[in-house]
Amino acid sequence: MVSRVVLFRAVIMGPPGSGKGTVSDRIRKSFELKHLSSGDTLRANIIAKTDIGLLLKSSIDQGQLIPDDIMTRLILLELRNLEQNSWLLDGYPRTVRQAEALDGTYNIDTVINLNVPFQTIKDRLTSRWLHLPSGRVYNTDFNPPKIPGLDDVTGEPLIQRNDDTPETVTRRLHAYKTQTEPVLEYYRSKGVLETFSGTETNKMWPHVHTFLSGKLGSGDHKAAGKV
Ligand SMILES: Nc1nc2c(ncn2[C@@H]2O[C@H](COP(=O)(O)OP(=O)(O)O)[C@@H](O)[C@H]2O)c(=O)[nH]1
Ligand SMILES: Nc1ncnc2c1ncn2[C@@H]1O[C@H](COP(=O)(O)OP(=O)(O)O)[C@@H](O)[C@H]1O
Repeated sequence: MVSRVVLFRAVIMGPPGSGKGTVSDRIRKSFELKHLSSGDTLRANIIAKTDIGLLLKSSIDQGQLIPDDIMTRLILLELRNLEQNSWLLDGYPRTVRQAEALDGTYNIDTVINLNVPFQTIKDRLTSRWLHLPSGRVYNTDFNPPKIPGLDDVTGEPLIQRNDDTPETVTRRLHAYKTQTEPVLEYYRSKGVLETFSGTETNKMWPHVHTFLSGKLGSGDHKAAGKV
């Protein structure tokens, strides 16, 4: 029998600080798929001082969304490097126009929505620490680094994001409500939205895991299933 590899295309959504990066990392480790984070991609451009990074830094620091056309070009370019892989997209799309642009090129199988109350999020983000080169994320309460201020893997310094101040978080949550929540409705109407509600990642994660195991098969999970 001839078998054909089916690539799995998933999106993870949720307000800033809902645990998208944390859950994505667990998904990446449990299932065979690539993780692409729009925020990590933008921050890599800022560190590398690319034209786009220099242009966008102040908008990001102020908690404003990047214009759709710039963001779409950037992400579709990154996704071209992942054509042969199953992937999980984190942080994109954030507007209905972005979702439509993504649909123009890829068929999205599943959208995982982390539904976490805004008050829970605000407390988390002020204690978020980041290893900028890898995107590894820590929290002084939830998952502190082994040595305070240093990345567990490389020993390099951790930073706090300029946009994780209480004032900017409020602006980002407002942008989420007005511009990103309509994307949930967009995917709900397509029948691909799966919502997980809670205030603790460790309690939400088993449900996400079970759901994805059902989609991708259990055992040593392979995102690229065979039909
Ligand atoms: N207190 C607490 N912090 C969490 C939990 N889950 C994730 N975090 C932390 O909350 C912050 C935001 O999580 P992150 O995955 O970066 O969210 P994202 O902005 O949606 O990608 C990080 O500092 C995480 O370590 C949780 O269940 N409880
Ligand atoms: N799809 C996108 N469209 C517009 N702006 C984006 C997008 N993804 C990221 N950004 C910009 O990068 C910032 C940080 O994004 P991200 O790291 O995904 O934040 P968080 O993980 O806290 O939700 C956003 O506040 C926004 O300025």
